[in-house]
Amino acid sequence: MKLALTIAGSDSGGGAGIQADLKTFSAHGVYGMSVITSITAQNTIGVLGIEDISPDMVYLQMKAIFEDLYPNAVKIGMVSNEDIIKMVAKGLKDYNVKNIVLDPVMISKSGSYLLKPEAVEALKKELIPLSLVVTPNLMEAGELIGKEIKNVSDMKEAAKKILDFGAKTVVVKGGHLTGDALDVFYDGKEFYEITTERIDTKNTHGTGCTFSSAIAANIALGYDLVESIKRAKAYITGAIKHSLAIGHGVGPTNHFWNIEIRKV
Ligand SMILES: Nc1ncnc2c1ncn2[C@@H]1O[C@H](COP(=O)(O)OP(=O)(O)O)[C@@H](O)[C@H]1O
Ligand SMILES: Cc1ncc(COP(=O)(O)OP(=O)(O)O)c(N)n1
Repeated sequence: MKLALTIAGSDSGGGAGIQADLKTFSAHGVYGMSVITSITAQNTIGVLGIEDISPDMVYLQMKAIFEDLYPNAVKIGMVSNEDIIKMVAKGLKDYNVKNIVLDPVMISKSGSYLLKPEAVEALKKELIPLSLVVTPNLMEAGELIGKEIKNVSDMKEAAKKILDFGAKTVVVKGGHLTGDALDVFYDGKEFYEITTERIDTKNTHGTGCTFSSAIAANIALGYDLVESIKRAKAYITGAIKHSLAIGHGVGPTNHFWNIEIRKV
């Protein structure tokens, strides 16, 4: 059994955050573990409240995992504030953790801040240099480089700049562009455009979390990075195609679309 860890916030509605990540790991047949950084009271409509976990408790969760259940890959999502970011970086360095997929979560689709704006610099300085791959969406890439991203050429420029912050590779996600669902992958040498059809649905809650944890799951399974990204893209596309019209707002993706469950 391969093991994967998510370091992220809890989404009580189950569509994003820790819950999406653990479902994604399970859908890949990977044993999932979690370090919870923050608890959000959230549903398909919005975020009602956020309570951060203390940095010491974040570290203790990491210690508990790394001293017993060492992960083959790690996904990082919502890290909320500068003190948590510093503690997460310390834990990853203390235990020499590799294969880190960083989704630099900043604002939910419903418009709530999941990262304090003043913590963006800490994210750049502390976590990006530890990452095998960073997966910003258009807005997050724009915040990281201080420029609005409007098209594929801007996405490529952003990927280059984010690599300069110390990431080994970058995927800039184009889910919020029009036209095909095109993501740009940059490994420091070549650009790859990874494209699928755009699926016409409003139910896209948790797409970024699900995509990044699918990359981590595939890395844990032993696929190389490019193959892991391609497989994650196919997985998120299926999860959006079969997304769930539940709740009264933006419904979640279907994490188990590729698993046949029969009623007997
Ligand atoms: N309507 C859609 N149809 C197909 N793929 C999509 C759609 N929306 C997003 N994606 C894909 O889902 C993944 C997550 O992207 P995105 O939604 O931009 O992330 P985030 O949730 O962080 O904003 C990317 O691979 C993106 O291309
Ligand atoms: C607890 C928590 N973490 C992350 C997110 C953002 O997830 P994302 O996949 O980007 O999905 P949307 O919020 O954009 O639908 C979240 N909402 N909650």
